[in-house]
Amino acid sequence: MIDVSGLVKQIIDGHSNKNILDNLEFHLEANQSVAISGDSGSGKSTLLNILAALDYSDKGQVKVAGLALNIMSESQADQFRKKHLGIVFQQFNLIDCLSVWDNITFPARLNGLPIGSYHKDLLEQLGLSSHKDKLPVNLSGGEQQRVAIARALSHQPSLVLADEPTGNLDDKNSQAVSELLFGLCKKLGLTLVVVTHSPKVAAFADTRLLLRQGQLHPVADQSPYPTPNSVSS
Ligand SMILES: Nc1ncnc2c1ncn2[C@@H]1O[C@H](COP(=O)(O)OP(=O)(O)OP(=O)(O)O)[C@@H](O)[C@H]1O
Repeated sequence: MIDVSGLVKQIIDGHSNKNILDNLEFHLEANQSVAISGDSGSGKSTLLNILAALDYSDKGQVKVAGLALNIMSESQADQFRKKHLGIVFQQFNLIDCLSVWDNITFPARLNGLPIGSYHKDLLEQLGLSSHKDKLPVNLSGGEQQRVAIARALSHQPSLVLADEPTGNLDDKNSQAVSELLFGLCKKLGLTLVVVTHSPKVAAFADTRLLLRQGQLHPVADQSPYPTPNSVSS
């Protein structure tokens, strides 16, 4: 599903260029989930933006669902995002003037897909049925993030990307939202990449990786999840 090899992304650091992603390799099979952690500024959001075709690599190959993102035009990138991607943001990013139902069904409508039992099931599984006609402003943070998850799954995308999806939630809501996000993606056969600082959230993933010095490093499943700064170089 994801095949990234030799990925280099440079940023301007003072008067010189710096490789924030440096010959990064990342391979993920379909229906698998991965949690990526790392120090602040290590490049996690940059990597997610490249996987979302919102940013471009300077070198290397980035393939998602068999499509080479690094050679796409702007309009091909738009089409790729519309059809293949579901994105969950830390700040929820719901459309304020649309009801919960209209927010959730929006990506499916954009793709010309039928609206029906799949979306009603999503509402129910996310515990949102009684909030269907409400505006986002009338929901709690945890409820808004559950709407954002339903919206990300609305068009059955190939890949779901989540950037700190529980960053604005308390512990209880963070656990509930993580369980739903990872559980639903597994059930629906979707591939999931989550950037998180939280070891508790990362524990839901099939694989845990640490981004350090521009590359991804595996975190052994049996070991306690390390804080980013506890990994020696
Ligand atoms: N367009 C850009 N131009 C120059 N520097 C950038 C650009 N985008 C990001 N950076 C820098 O690249 C580095 C990585 O940023 P990024 O947001 O990917 O880190 P992060 O790991 O997601 O951090 P955090 O955990 O704090 O969100 C940072 O030093 C940031 O300032």
